[in-house]
Amino acid sequence: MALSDFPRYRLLFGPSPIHPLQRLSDHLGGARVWAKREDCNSGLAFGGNKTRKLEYLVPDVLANESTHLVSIGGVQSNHTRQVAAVAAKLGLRARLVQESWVDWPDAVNDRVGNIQLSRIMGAQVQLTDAEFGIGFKQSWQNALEEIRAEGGTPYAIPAGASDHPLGGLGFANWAHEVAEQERELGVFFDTIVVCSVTGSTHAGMIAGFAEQQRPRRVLGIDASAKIDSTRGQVAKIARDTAEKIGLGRELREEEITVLEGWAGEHYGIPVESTLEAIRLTGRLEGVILDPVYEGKSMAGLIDLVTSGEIGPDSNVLYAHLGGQPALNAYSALFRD
Ligand SMILES: Cc1ncc(COP(=O)(O)O)c(CNC2(C(=O)O)CC2)c1O
Repeated sequence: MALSDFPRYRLLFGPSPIHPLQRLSDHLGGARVWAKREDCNSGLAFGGNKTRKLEYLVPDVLANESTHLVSIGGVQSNHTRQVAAVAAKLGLRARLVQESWVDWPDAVNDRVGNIQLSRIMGAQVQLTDAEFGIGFKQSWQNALEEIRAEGGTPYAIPAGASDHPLGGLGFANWAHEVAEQERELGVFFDTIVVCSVTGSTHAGMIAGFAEQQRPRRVLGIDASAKIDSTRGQVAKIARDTAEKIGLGRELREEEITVLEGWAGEHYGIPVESTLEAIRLTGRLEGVILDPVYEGKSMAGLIDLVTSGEIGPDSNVLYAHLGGQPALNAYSALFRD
């Protein structure tokens, strides 16, 4: 099968915009930096990377005559908020397991940000004490079983919609969308920079770009602070997705690159480089990044461009995947 053989339920406005970050590029004094804006990709509750992934899960949801979308994340999960929005759009129930993944006073504040939005959209939000982890969680399994026991038909969406057979397709399509936009813009992005946690955003890009003639680097910046787990997940999903879309060859090791150094000690806890990247991008471009994900991937981009690892002649495309609603739970960090 090819990617085009998989049904896609449209949740986006269209291709997400690509634009140059001129002032940031000038400030860094090296590569030309551009952004592709998944934070502006949909009218559903601020959109984001998961909305793009869910386009390929929804046909399966409908085919199963599901009554509930059931997913899991931290208290300030962007993913579960997007699941709530898609459930509302489809007229389905949303059951969201929100675990205490972040030991941060405000980040378990369940009255602001993503979890507030999920409640506004009618999701059933279940606060659960449990540590961060991108693997299987019993709390999520319990929620599925409870809904079945009540006579419902739950549709199981794992954390980040990543460890799901269709989880990589959304960003395989993103890679094809980039190629189309490059032709319109008359530019080639030799390097892509993307935040990686549960892995299927980065993995889908790897598989999608691998189908294209011109090679490019797709650099994942780890924000999980569990790099081995994220690297393993990216590699697994990239290979599964490549096979699913009929790549016809094995992915090479060098095509799967997840870099560490900007996640800090703990998922969800910003470090100084995160805050510096958020302020710099905000003050030079008016582009808002979050402290859990995009602030960390932009910190990585800044260092890679400044060090010359991404060369001065490069055109680098920064994948902005959303996440801004969580800022409300980190307000103490931005008093000045
Ligand atoms: C804004 C933003 N940027 C990057 C990522 C990382 O994407 P992947 O999980 O596909 O690697 C998330 C994920 N967020 C998760 C969530 O629960 O919100 C899945 C972890 C994200 O929300």
